[in-house]
Amino acid sequence: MLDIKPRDVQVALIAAADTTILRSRTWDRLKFEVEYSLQRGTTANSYLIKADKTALIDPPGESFTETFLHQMQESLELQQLDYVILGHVNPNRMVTIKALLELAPQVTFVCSKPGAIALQSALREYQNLLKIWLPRAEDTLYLGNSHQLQFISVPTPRWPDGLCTYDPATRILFTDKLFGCHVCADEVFDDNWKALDEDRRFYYDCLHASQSRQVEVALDKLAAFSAKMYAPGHGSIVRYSLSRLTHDYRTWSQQQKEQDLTVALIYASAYGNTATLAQAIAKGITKAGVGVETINCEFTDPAEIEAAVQKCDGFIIGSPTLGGHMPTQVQTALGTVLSTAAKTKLAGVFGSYGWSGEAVDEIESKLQDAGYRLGFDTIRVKFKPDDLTLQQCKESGTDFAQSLKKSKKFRTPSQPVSNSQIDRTAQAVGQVVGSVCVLAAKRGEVSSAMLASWVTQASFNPPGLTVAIAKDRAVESLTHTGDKFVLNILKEGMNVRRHFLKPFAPGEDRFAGLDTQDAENGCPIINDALAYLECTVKSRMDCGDHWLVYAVVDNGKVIQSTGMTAVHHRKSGSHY
Ligand SMILES: Cc1cc2nc3c(=O)[nH]c(=O)nc-3n(C[C@H](O)[C@H](O)[C@H](O)COP(=O)(O)O)c2cc1C
Repeated sequence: MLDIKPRDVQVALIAAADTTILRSRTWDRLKFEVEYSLQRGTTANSYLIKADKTALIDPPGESFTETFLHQMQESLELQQLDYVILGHVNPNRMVTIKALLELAPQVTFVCSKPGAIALQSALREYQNLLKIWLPRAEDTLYLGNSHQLQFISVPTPRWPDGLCTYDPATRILFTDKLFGCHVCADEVFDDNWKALDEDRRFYYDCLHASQSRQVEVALDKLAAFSAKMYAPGHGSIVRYSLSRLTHDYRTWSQQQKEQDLTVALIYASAYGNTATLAQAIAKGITKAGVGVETINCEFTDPAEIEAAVQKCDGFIIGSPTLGGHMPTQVQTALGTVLSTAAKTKLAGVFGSYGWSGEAVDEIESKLQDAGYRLGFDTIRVKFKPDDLTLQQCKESGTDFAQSLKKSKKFRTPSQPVSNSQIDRTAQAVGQVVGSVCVLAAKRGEVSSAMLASWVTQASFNPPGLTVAIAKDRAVESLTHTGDKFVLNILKEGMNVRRHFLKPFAPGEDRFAGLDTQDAENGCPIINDALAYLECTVKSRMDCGDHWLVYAVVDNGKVIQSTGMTAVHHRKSGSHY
């Protein structure tokens, strides 16, 4: 059993004597959402500004209600709390908000207009108490002592009610879902920001790559403020790497815009479950080098949906089932799709349901009746997904992207040299050989494997090796820094290679039918292999269409004393 520290709320002053962070910390995985899958824990950051008036920014979700309110009461008489500012309103936060209202009925909530609608509908029983203030662009909120708060609306498909807050007194920009990462640690600030690179990129890829157009608009708006710190909703405060991270967000968003193929991912989600599936599917698509335009049809007008559907190369529709049907907005969007999208466009369907799931069936049959081809088997998930379902969603997204690339005969941009020169160069690169291995990885319940021959020893001390892993491989998501894997080195003439050459369905067990045993690190050893190495990932380097993973060998064994290592000889360096 791993010794995991208990959840707590860490409190620290972050500016002058009146701005405090309350970090609701969890050291283990908080939720089954794709952005938490690296399992480094997280912090739900709330902020308290105490001047003549007092404001709390972003109370945490229900996993922390009790500990958080207890901690708040240590810092403040709750009857003195004047404002609760909400960067976004979600169902998960409502338990804490209701408990706060019981203790501090005098508070005024500050949020965006879509946030207010969500708040009013979730707090019907507090209708008589509820005070909400909706700041317009030019409005400020004066708390005293130079804290003249400004508000910036930053709507995105996932958080249509997004609101950032700027405090000129401290030059802190409270950025909620922007510039965060899911890592739990004692450090409040990003002193060691280099070590956060991988997690920040992962967080962006999971949450923002599929809404990069709106993120760019948000970045433009935020650039008008001369912030010296970003105070995000998760992870450490961005103090030392502010310009670097802003630049990274610009670059990553630009990269999304430059993709040759795009998928319109159209969905609605009343309670967040379908949105969670959408996020995992989007991650699977973007990691395969295809862009995603996410459309939350509850907040998008039909003309915009029509334009996106016309422009896209494929579309995917997601819906919950409510009262035996899809929500009206999905119905309208489906009508737009059916009347707009060329029949040659690849389609996909997914959704969360409770017991009957009519919405997903209806969307699927309407698309099929209209003659659309589906890029993956329709995904139906009862209530919340688990980790295996999320993996299946990611792999379905990747399959969808790969089908699109194939059907569009997608080519990498031509190089400024003649075809014969390319052929000669590719032939030469093809003379590089590597051992044929099966890389088998497991994290929690999720395992995967792939055939790997771009493998080489990289260091004596510590004993280390590198493996190049294509970005669209399923196993890629299990080979982040800190992950464990087993490298099974195959023997010449054995059939294991053939087993791994066949295509696998999303989420399919890669080891079914093979003779395996668990290594000490929990990953599968293939008993027919010549030898195996148990490894821990130390770092990974972005190399165009591959990740180059450097791992340290923790231990290993030769299983068969006779036989030769299988070697992969190729005619060309332009494919495996
Ligand atoms: C008011 C209401 C009505 C529902 N009606 C149905 C239904 O008719 N059939 C069904 O399979 N699930 C039904 N459900 C369950 C939802 O489909 C399920 O909670 C799903 O996870 C919601 O997805 P979402 O979080 O994306 O909104 C209903 C849920 C609620 C709250």
